[in-house]
Amino acid sequence: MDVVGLGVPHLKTSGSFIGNANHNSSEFCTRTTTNGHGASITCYSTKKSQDHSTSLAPHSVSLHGLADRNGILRKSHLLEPVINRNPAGQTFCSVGTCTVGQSLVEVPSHATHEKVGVLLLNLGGPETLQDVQPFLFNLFADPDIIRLPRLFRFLQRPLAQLISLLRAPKSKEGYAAIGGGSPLRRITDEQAHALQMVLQAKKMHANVYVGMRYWHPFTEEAIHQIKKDRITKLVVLPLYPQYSISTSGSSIRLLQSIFRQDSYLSGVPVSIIKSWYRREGYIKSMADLIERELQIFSKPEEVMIFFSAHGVPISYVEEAGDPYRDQMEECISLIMEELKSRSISNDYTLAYQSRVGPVQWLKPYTDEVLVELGQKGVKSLLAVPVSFVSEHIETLEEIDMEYKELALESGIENWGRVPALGCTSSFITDLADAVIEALPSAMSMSTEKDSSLVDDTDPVRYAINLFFGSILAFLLLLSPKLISAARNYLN
Ligand SMILES: C=CC1=C(C)c2cc3[nH]c(cc4nc(cc5[nH]c(cc1n2)c(C)c5CCC(=O)O)C(CCC(=O)O)=C4C)c(C)c3C=C
Ligand SMILES: [Fe+2]
Repeated sequence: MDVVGLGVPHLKTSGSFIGNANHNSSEFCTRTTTNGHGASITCYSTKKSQDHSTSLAPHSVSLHGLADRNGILRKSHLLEPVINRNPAGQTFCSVGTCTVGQSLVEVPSHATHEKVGVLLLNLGGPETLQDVQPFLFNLFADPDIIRLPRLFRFLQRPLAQLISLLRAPKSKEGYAAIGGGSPLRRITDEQAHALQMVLQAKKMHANVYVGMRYWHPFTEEAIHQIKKDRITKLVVLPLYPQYSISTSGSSIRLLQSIFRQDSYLSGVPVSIIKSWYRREGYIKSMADLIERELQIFSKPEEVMIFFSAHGVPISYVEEAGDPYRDQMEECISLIMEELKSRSISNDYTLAYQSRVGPVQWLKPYTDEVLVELGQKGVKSLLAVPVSFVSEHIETLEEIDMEYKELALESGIENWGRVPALGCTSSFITDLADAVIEALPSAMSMSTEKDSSLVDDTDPVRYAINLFFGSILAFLLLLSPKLISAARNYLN
């Protein structure tokens, strides 16, 4: 209704006016939404201007809280003051939808008595060369990375030990070439900080945590802190735009198993953003980066846009139903559509990089396509890493060094590479919007036990498994197929 007769003739709300919160001051409250427990109340303090008309001036403060069924807003239910501006920076409104002047203003209804947490999930990377082998062990010990039949699960850790030892020298070379360690922790911390700042600017006060799957700060460490901070609502945001069983899937499964076994955490409403590659803000941010890098070439329209995504074994997609390839292809189409709307219609292609081990991975392979393109006479190429939003070993070493060298050897003359999104402000703003949009759908995780989890807590059982597992792994490694597998991990 129109809120008139209060000296605020231009203010309307979608709910009903319920009276002054404080008769001695120029504050009033409106009931803007109702729920099962009462009404959601917005209070405004008004300001008298020089011509004695009363308005909600730009520096006015809105208060909001939950009223009881009779519409009485108790002091204990009053939440922190909130100032919300419309895009013109002039409108003040709080919970619900309010109309000020002619414009509708939607305001997220996050109650500030809640302690909101945002957990960013990422892969993690070794910070020093000494960390490389134990990091690789954690990675290969993950049943979502090396998927053994259930019967052979007891081999997971001995096999991880073996493969990590075999792989470590090659990995170390790569990390040494990019300065002796992964930049992932630093960049993810910067993204977390930037996200917290943007959320704050959008009036959502949240603690942002980083939980890595295979190195510090481990997901378990982040969750420990979340508990310590008594977070009451959590948004989980994996920093992978597209979902894969091996990345977001693995982190989410770990999270679920921890939450289900903890009485406090199992009651915390959680909202998980499984993938977000369709978001307009992300697509536009990627298109901005590509558009900018194209300008560096002398003939931008002749450049082949080469999307290079981290691969997964093909069995993930074709047997386990991983949506990764479909999502990747759709993501690339959306980016190209956005570029087309900006009159950029370059040729483009998608290939998959970073395969490890003896099995077939998603095709075509980046290295093979680069050679083919060179042979076909492509002279200018812009590489676009698309499965990850930070610089890491596979952009800094594999693309910038190995693939660049291969491309130049194959006849490509002009090479460029789009940087990872990192802390690009349009991107971080979009992540903040994703978090705000996800918050209302937060729900408690079930307390049921995940039967797929292997119980590693019994030390005797663990020792027996380790002993027999090592022998079996050793014997298996003597078979020709596994010898060739081992060679593949080494190279
Ligand atoms: C979307 C991104 C990623 C997918 C999918 C993915 C699957 C996947 N990875 C391996 C094996 C390794 N990955 C390694 C490093 C690594 N992987 C990703 C991302 C994805 N992995 C990132 C961002 C990183 C780098 C972290 C850093 O330190 O900068 C490594 C270690 C490096 C190396 O030795 O090459 C391995 C090994 C598998 C087997 C897999 C799918 C099953
Ligand atoms: Fe990987």
